[in-house]
Amino acid sequence: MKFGGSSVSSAARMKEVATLVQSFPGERPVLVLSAMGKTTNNLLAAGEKALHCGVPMTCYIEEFSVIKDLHVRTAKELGIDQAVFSDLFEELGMLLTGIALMKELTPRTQDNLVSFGERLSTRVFAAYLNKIGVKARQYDAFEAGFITTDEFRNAEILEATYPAVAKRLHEDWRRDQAVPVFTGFLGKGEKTGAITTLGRGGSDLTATVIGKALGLREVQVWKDVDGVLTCDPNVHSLAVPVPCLTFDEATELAYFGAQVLHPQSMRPAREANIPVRVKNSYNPHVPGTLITKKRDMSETLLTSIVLKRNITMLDIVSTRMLGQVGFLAKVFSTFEELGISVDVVATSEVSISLTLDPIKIWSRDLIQTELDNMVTKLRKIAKVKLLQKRSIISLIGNVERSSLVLKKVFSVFEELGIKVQMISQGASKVNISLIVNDSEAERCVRELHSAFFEQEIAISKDLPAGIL
Ligand SMILES: Nc1ncnc2c1ncn2[C@@H]1O[C@H](COP(=O)(O)OP(=O)(O)O)[C@@H](O)[C@H]1O
Ligand SMILES: N[C@@H](CC(=O)OP(=O)(O)O)C(=O)O
Repeated sequence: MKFGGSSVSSAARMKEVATLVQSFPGERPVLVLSAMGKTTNNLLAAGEKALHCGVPMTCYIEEFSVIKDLHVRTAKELGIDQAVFSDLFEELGMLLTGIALMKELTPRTQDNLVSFGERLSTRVFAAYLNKIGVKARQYDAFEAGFITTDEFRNAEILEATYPAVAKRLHEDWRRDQAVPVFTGFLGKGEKTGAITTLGRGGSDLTATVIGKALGLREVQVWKDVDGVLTCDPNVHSLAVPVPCLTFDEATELAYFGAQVLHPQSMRPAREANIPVRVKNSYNPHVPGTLITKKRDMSETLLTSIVLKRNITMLDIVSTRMLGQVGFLAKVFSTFEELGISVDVVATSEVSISLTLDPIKIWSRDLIQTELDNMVTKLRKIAKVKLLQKRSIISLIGNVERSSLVLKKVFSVFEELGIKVQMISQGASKVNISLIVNDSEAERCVRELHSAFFEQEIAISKDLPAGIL
C-alpha cells in the first residue's frame, strides 16, 4: 500500500491511514510513504534559498521552519517522541549550511536534500503504528536494496533491486514480524553510493517495485482522488473515475503528463502481472481504478484526456540537401547529441514536426541555451520554426476506433473554431495526440470531455430507470 503526500499530510490524516492499514487484518501489508504534504516542494525551495541567503541565515529559511513545525506538530498530536527525527533535522540544517557555504546545489545534493521528506514521514508514521500496537519497522529504501542508476533527480531502478529488497524483507520478517514502512521515491546510486530519487511522484514506482520483488497479489496506491479520472480535475471539475485501465493505458496517461501516476510505475507491475488499484484515502469506500494487463475494450471509445502545457514545438523542413532517410537520421542524431527527448512526432517526406520533452529540459536557463544550440545545428540542414507555448492534448483510449474518435474530435474543434497544429497516433495504439495553443487548450479539454463523457452521462440520466 502506497500513501501519497496528500494522504499523510497531517496527524489527522496519518491516523486515518493507520485505520485503513488495520482494515485489512488478514493481509500482511508493506507500506510505502511519500513526504508529508508539500514537504518535497518546501525542501527544494529551501535549497534554492540556501544558495543565496548566506550561512548565518540558513536557520531562518521560511520553508525549513515550515517543515520543522509540521513534523513537530504532527509528532505532538500523534503522541510520539520527537527523538525519532531530531538527528535528521540536525543533518538537514547542516546540509542547508553546506549549500550556503559552497553556493552550490548540484542534482546530487538536491536528491540528498529532498530525501529528508520521506525519511521524516516514514519515521513518524512507523513510530505511530508502534504506539497504537501495530508492530512496524521503518526502512530507508537506499539502505534496503533499492539500487539505481546515478542519474540524479531521475534515476532508474536496476534489476539487482528486486532480489535485494526481497532478501532484506524476508529475512527481517522471519527474524521479527513487523509491518515494513518504506520511504518512497528514494534509491542508492549504483556507482556513487549516494542517495538518488526516481523523479517527481516516484513513490508509485517504489510501490510497484516492492510488489514485483515480493510477488504480491495487489499494489494499492492511495491518493486524494477517486481513482484515475477522465481528465485532470483541476482542469475540469466534471471529471469522473475510470473504473478499469490496462497497464498500457495507464503508462501512456502518465507519460503524457497526468500527474496521478509516475510514468515508470506500471513497468514492474506489468512485468510481474500484478494488478494496481488507485484509491482515495479521503473516500476509501469508492472502488477506485483497477489497472490490469487486459480488459474488455469493446464498449470503450475514450478512457481519459490528458493535458500537458507549455510545450515547445519544432517545425523542420528539409532544404533537400539530404535524402529522406539521411534527413530524419540527421535530425534525430542532433537531439541525441544534445540529450533532448522528443514527445510527439509527425513526419512527411521532407518535413518533420515534433514536440520536445520538457522533463529533460529541467532548468529555465538551460532551455534557452539548449534551444538556441539545437536550432543552430538543425539550420545547417533544414528550415526550422520554433513554436512555444503550445499544449499537447492526449486522448487515451481505444484507437481501434480511432476514426470515430477523430470524427468527434474534429467536430468539437470545428465548432470551437480551433485549428489543430499537429496530430499524431502513438504506435502503442492507445493514444492520439493533438497540439494546440496553450491559450486554447483548457477550453478544448473541457469541450472534448463534454463530447466524449458528459453527453453519455446526460443521456443515461434522462432515460427512465430500467432501460440501462
Ligand atoms: N487523470 C487524472 N486522474 C486523477 N488525478 C489527476 C489526473 N490528472 C491529474 N491529476 C492530479 O493528480 C493528483 C493525484 O496525484 P498525486 O498528487 O501524485 O497524488 P499523491 O501525492 O497522493 O500520490 C490529483 O489530486 C489530481 O490533481
Ligand atoms: N515526495 C515526492 C515523491 C512522491 O511520490 O510524492 P507523491 O506521492 O506525494 O506524489 C514528490 O513529491 O515528488
